[in-house]
Parts: sequence; C-alpha cells; structure tokens
Amino acid sequence: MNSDQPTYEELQRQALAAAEPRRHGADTAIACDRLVRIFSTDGVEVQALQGLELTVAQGDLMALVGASGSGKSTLLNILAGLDVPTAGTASVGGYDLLEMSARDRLRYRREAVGFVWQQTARNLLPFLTTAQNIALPMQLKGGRRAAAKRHAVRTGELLEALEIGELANRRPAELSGGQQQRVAIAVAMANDPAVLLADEPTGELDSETGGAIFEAFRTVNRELGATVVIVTHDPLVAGEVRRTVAMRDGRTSSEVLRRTVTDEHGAESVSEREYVMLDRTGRVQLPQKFLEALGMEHRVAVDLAADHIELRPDDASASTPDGTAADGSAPGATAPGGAPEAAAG
Ligand SMILES: Nc1ncnc2c1ncn2[C@@H]1O[C@H](COP(=O)(O)OP(=O)(O)OP(=O)(O)O)[C@@H](O)[C@H]1O
Repeated sequence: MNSDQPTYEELQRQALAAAEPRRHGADTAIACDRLVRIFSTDGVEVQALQGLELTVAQGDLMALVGASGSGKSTLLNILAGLDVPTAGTASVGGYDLLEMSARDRLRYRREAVGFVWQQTARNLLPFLTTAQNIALPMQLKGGRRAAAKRHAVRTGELLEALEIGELANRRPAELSGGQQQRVAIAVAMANDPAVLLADEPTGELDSETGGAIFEAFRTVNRELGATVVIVTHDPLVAGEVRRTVAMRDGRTSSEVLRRTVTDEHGAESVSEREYVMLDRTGRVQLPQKFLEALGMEHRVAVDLAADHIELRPDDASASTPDGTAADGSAPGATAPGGAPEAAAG
C-alpha cells in the first residue's frame, strides 16, 4: 500500500472531526454551520440553503448581497426566528435556532432580534404614533408596572439617537418613507436586541433617503452596540460597510473586507480585499470571473508554494510524455495573465 495513503483510523478521525459542530468564541453574535433549508411545493424540492456557513462577530455591521434566488431572504427569515432550517446548526445571541421551544422562539423574536422589512408599511402599526410604536415591543415583552417609566426613557433615547424626536406624535401615514424606516429601526431596537436584521431596507427609497437610512443603521451599530446584518441590492450600502458577504446557490461564496489605512502623510484611504470561503472539507468556490478569464472548468492543477496555493488551468491533456507542455514551457509555469490563488488557511 502507498505510504501516502491515510490509514482507516486516520480517515475515521477526519470524518468525525468534520462532523463535529464548529466551536465559536464568546464574541460571536451569529454562527451558522452547514445550514440547509429545503422547500417542498407540489412535490418539487428547492434547496434554498445548501450547507451555508457564516460567522458574524458581535458589533459587526455587515451587508449580505447575491443574485435573486441565492437564498438571502431564506437565511434572514431563519435568523429572525420566523422559519426553521431543515438541517445544520444556527445560533444567534446564544439561542439555538433549531432546538428552541415555541415559547423560547417567541421570546427570541421579541427580545433577541430586531427586524426591519423593505415594505415600510409592514414595520409599523398604522393607528399608533411613533412613540407608541416604539413603546409597543417593550409592553409586549411585559414586566413589572414600574416598567412604564423605563419604557418612556428608552423611547426617548431612541427618538434622540435616530433624530426623530419631532415625529414622536405622528402616525405612520403622516411620515415620509425615509422617516418611516427610521422609526422602524427604533421599533426594532426597542428591546435592545443583540442582533438587528434588515431585508432591503432602502429598496423603496431614493438614493439620498437610502443614504440617510444607512446612516441610521450605522448609528445603532456604533452608539447602541447592535450587530447589524443588512440584505441589500444597493451598491452604495454594500460599498460602505466593513464586511460584505456574497451568497451564491444557497451558500456564502465570497466576501469583501474593507479597512481604513493611513499612509505616512496621515492621509486616509479605504483598502478592499476579496476573500472566498473555505469550508472545513477544504472546498472553495472560485469567483466565476476568474474561472472564465483563464478558461478553467472541470478540474485545475493545484500546487503548494511556501505561503500560498497555486491553481492553474488543467494542462494534462496538453503535456508531452517528457513532462513539458505542448507549447514548450516547463510544467507548472504561471498561466498567461497570472493564475488565481486560493488562500492557504
Ligand atoms: N416558501 C418557499 N417555498 C418554496 N420555495 C421557496 C420559498 N421561499 C424561497 N423559495 C425558493 O428558495 C430559493 C431562495 O429564495 P430566497 O427568497 O431566499 O432568495 P433571495 O436571494 O432572497 O432572492 P431575492 O433577492 O429575489 O429576494 C429560490 O429558488 C426561491 O424560489
């Protein structure tokens, strides 16, 4: 037997390790591991989530992007406690989203997460004023009678933080779309949730108003300490956050991290870096544009270098028996235009 071949015991150990749930640090707000959601309608199954992995740290402000049908809303509904995954694990703010009892689920939705919908009208009760809409989630949560004073204080804090104090006594019909969304953010933050989720919150607004709403999310993230996840098609929003995660075919496929760097003259600029997800079995999903640029399909040649891994187009069929490529170059030569490189851990 080839000595490079793993033994049966090694294979068994690797399989058991891969099946173990991932461990997450105490500063993790959202952790999804191999999340699957299958919908069945009229005997047809749709795999909306296909083993999705996502970790969001406490205090993050993150955008989730992806083509229509990639599974963004499905994920958000699960994180909001409105839908239950078919398999995998998901936890938010310490709540296990698969194992929750009906009672815990209700408490989770009232206290642990806040939600802002795209349809402005869906976020607010039309017959209540702004202040009453904000106070309602606190009243539903219940508590002692003395809580009324605490509710009023919290309502005041949110009116001030979101700069909507002058709208306190107006009903939703007396507010613009942008004002309604700012009130909706205040309502979602009423019970001080660990996580604030928003599905296309700027989708019905013009770009200037959308920018102001995004600023409101930034405020609750910075000043009220909420972890914020925004599903968006808006490139302005996606380009403004530190982390943008892209979904493809029911999985997280890549992400862009941005950070502000200061040069030796003190001038600040934003540097961007794109990463692809590496799952624990070693799978990566390479950007389609890279694959197309080098005509890569079916299989690629892979080599380990000192500090990275190199991927090249499959040249096996073009090689001559002595190992030189048909074009005369040495085996493993860098492909024209440079080859995409996968992150090495
Ligand atoms: N309740 C459902 N029943 C059956 N199929 C569903 C259901 N909800 C979503 N799907 C399917 O799951 C897949 C993912 O849908 P999802 O709404 O999560 O995508 P999305 O990325 O949010 O799309 P969009 O940007 O258009 O809102 C799609 O193929 C969709 O048709």
